[in-house]
Amino acid sequence: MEEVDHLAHERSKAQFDGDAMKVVWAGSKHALDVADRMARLVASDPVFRKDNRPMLARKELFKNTLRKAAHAWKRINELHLTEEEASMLRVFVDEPSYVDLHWGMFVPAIKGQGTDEQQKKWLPLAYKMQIIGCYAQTELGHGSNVQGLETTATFDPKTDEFIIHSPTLTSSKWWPGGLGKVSTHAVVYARLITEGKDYGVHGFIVQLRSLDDHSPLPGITIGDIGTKFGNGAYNTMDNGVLQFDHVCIPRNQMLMRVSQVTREGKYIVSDVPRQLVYGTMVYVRQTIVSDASKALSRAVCIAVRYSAVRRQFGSQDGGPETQVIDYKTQQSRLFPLLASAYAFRFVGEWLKWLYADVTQRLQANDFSTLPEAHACTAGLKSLTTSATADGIEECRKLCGGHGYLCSSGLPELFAVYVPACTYEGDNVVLLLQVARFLMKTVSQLGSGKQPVGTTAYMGRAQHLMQYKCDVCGAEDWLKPSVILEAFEARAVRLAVNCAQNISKAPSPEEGFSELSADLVEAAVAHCQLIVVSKFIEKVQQDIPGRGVKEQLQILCNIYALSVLHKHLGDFLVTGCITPRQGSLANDQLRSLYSQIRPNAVALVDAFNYTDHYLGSVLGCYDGNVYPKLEEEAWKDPLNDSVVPDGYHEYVRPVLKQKFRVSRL
Ligand SMILES: Cc1cc2nc3c(=O)[nH]c(=O)nc-3n(C[C@H](O)[C@H](O)[C@H](O)COP(=O)(O)OP(=O)(O)OC[C@H]3O[C@@H](n4cnc5c(N)ncnc54)[C@H](O)[C@@H]3O)c2cc1C
Repeated sequence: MEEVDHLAHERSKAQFDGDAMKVVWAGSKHALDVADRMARLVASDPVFRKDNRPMLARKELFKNTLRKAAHAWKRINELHLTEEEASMLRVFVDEPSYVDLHWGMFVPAIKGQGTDEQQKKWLPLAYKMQIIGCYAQTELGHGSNVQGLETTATFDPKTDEFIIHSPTLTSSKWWPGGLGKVSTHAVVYARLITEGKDYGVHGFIVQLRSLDDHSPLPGITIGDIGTKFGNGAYNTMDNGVLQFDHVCIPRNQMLMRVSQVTREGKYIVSDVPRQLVYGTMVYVRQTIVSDASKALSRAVCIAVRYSAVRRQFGSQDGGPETQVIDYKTQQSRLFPLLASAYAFRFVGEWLKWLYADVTQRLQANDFSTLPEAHACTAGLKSLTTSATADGIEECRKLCGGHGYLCSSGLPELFAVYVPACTYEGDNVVLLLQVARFLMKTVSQLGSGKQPVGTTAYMGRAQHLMQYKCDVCGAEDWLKPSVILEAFEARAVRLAVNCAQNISKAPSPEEGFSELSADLVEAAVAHCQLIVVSKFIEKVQQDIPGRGVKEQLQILCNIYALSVLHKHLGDFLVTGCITPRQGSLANDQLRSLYSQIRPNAVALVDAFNYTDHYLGSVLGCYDGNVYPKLEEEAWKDPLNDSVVPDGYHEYVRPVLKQKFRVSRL
């Protein structure tokens, strides 16, 4: 195929240093270097080919995933990759598999909940992949309500063992990734029963399959839960079902960092604080926010490049038609998503810092910021994954009909991404947790207890309840302090309104339940404020590179003002801004879209994604879309023969009228 860069003209229009922006996106020069090397390593290895994925039947697809996972592990060892390089390599292999749960959930669960002794025993095996683990919490009957789990772990002092049992159909473990066909071990969550008393849900390490022939151990029934949404997509993962019939495990396989059962069967809470467990949750959710920015940026990269290539209408005297990226409606849908991808990238980066801060504080027995950090990560997980899932679908629509083809990469990206709104906590359930925390914070405002971290602004509630936005012209909306105060006032007022309405209910619980839809909106407002404020903080730092800071400033303003525009109702009903000020914000937004337009392609180039990772003929770097679309079409198995299988049985008889037609 000819080697012409069809987007060269777009690239030449950029008003900033693209290499410097790549460093900002990656987080550092070192991170960029690692990501770049790993992406190229994967892209150049034929085993990691993925363009045929949507066409493979489930069994073939799954076997191919196993092959890739094994090959990745081989390469990691052969090349002596560091932990950082290995995890990047897995990112670019870009195929959900048991490996994700092994490294992402099983290992952190043991690290977070295991004693030193348990860590010493299990982690080396896991690190060398001599055992493969998964995270078995959710059951057929209960997911969000973890306290409702039914699997039991009953201590038997006679044998010094726990008996793990699934007493009902609904207690079957259902959904854990990697469980269905691969994992040899699992961290299983079960109700701990000892001395006849139920102590609630605890984690246990349970071996599931023989390390010799992979057959399930006695008392264990195990399998895959079935095909999931989309072609390819998450069907590479063996989400599993698991039932226990009185399976015995040694007592020391209960994860005993925060509580223990003694040889005699006494339940004791250790002096290690329970809150430590939350540290793991902060870690896992921080990675989910990072993944959101990756998924959204991929979709946006495809939609921006294709929108610059695609032309429709507007041709005068036989001249070229208009690039669809130049339509204002296209810009008003696309550029807020581009800005969101950057916003989520920076909030994800900040969450990494937060995790380090929480870990340090936990080590010093300082738990003061933990509830706030916990609420903040729960909220950001919910906000970023919902916006990303919606954003990928919007990008598909932005690519018109061709976006619906698997070769655009968007259908599979959507299908593989949407469950992020559900796993690691259903997004609505998480927002309700955030709302509960906000209500508690509001109730303590008069007590002198100062709100911390991302809720610190609530300490200025009195001022924010009185606040009047002083925007007089569209350019006033470019001031970070103006944007911040408007978002703070909206968040505080929505929260305080909810608290006041709850106080009128017969009981706080009834009030909370009645107002839950409003509470979710208050929680969203709080989380959007966090994203806006972290973007502003980022832009206020020293950022090297010609024009880089200016572009980020524009993106930051686009993010904030597009959120404001979308939620204008909130800002107006809470009286934070006037209708005129809302309209000025919209004027400013239009101007910002025009400013970002010449830089759009270069801004997605800064993600530094290889064509392999993007997996999209519409988003390919050189923009040579049409020949690639055609090439992909001819690769479809349906085109293997010109006359389709089935013609003689089912098409010819219709054409030749060989059916007995009764009435005609
Ligand atoms: C692809 C995928 C991978 C997964 N991987 C794993 C894994 O590795 N290990 C594991 O243990 N689990 C896993 N899960 C399970 C996942 O964690 C649960 O599905 C998730 O926690 C949601 O729980 P649920 O399915 O019970 O939803 P439900 O709680 O039944 O939610 C159903 C609906 O009810 C609403 N709802 C529920 N409670 C409330 C409430 N209190 N107030 C208002 N609305 C409410 C929800 O918003 C939702 O709309 C996975 C799930 C998926 C889809």
